[in-house]
Amino acid sequence: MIGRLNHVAIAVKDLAAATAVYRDTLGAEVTDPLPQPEHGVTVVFITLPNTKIELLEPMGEGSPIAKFLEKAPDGGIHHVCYEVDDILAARDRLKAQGARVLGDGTPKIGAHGKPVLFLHPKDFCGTLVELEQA
Ligand SMILES: CC[C@H](C(=O)O)C(=O)SCCNC(=O)CCNC(=O)[C@H](O)C(C)(C)COP(=O)(O)OP(=O)(O)OC[C@H]1O[C@@H](n2cnc3c(N)ncnc32)[C@H](O)[C@@H]1OP(=O)(O)O
Ligand SMILES: [Co+2]
Repeated sequence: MIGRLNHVAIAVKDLAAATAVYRDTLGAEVTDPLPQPEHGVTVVFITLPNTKIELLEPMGEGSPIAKFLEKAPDGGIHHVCYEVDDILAARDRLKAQGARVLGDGTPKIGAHGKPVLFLHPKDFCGTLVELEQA
């Protein structure tokens, strides 16, 4: 079912500072900040030869990453995103296996303009999993 690793996401309190670390200290190619109000985050993507890093900063009230950052003020790996060929078929198969799909199960459009879903970390080795339609 899961295919390519699309990105690894790191939640941070200060997006500009984290972007500078990747751009200046690690010499990586970074995007401009991309506000994602429907997801409650602002993101920056770091393009690597074989995948991406997604830096996430909370945006607005009730950001889904706020609590994560309360527990990890320095930031940390927040989720991994795998590509799937058919996100609705993947969702239905996962639900049939008893996995928890977050939200009402309707994919939202993610930062790449593709449908995305999230799976509960408690069902996936303590790791928040994002699925993105390839
Ligand atoms: C623009 C889209 C972009 C893209 O790539 O396209 C994105 O990636 S948007 C990313 C931000 N959006 C989301 O993360 C949406 C899905 N996330 C959620 O719905 C919540 O974050 C949730 C339900 C995973 C966690 O909710 P909350 O932070 O309120 O904490 P809880 O106390 O409810 O957590 C329950 C339980 O899970 C543990 N937990 C929480 N977050 C993570 C995590 N990132 N990785 C691993 N484990 C996590 C938390 O510690 C709790 O465990 P417990 O043992 O009960 O303490
Ligand atoms: Co993501």
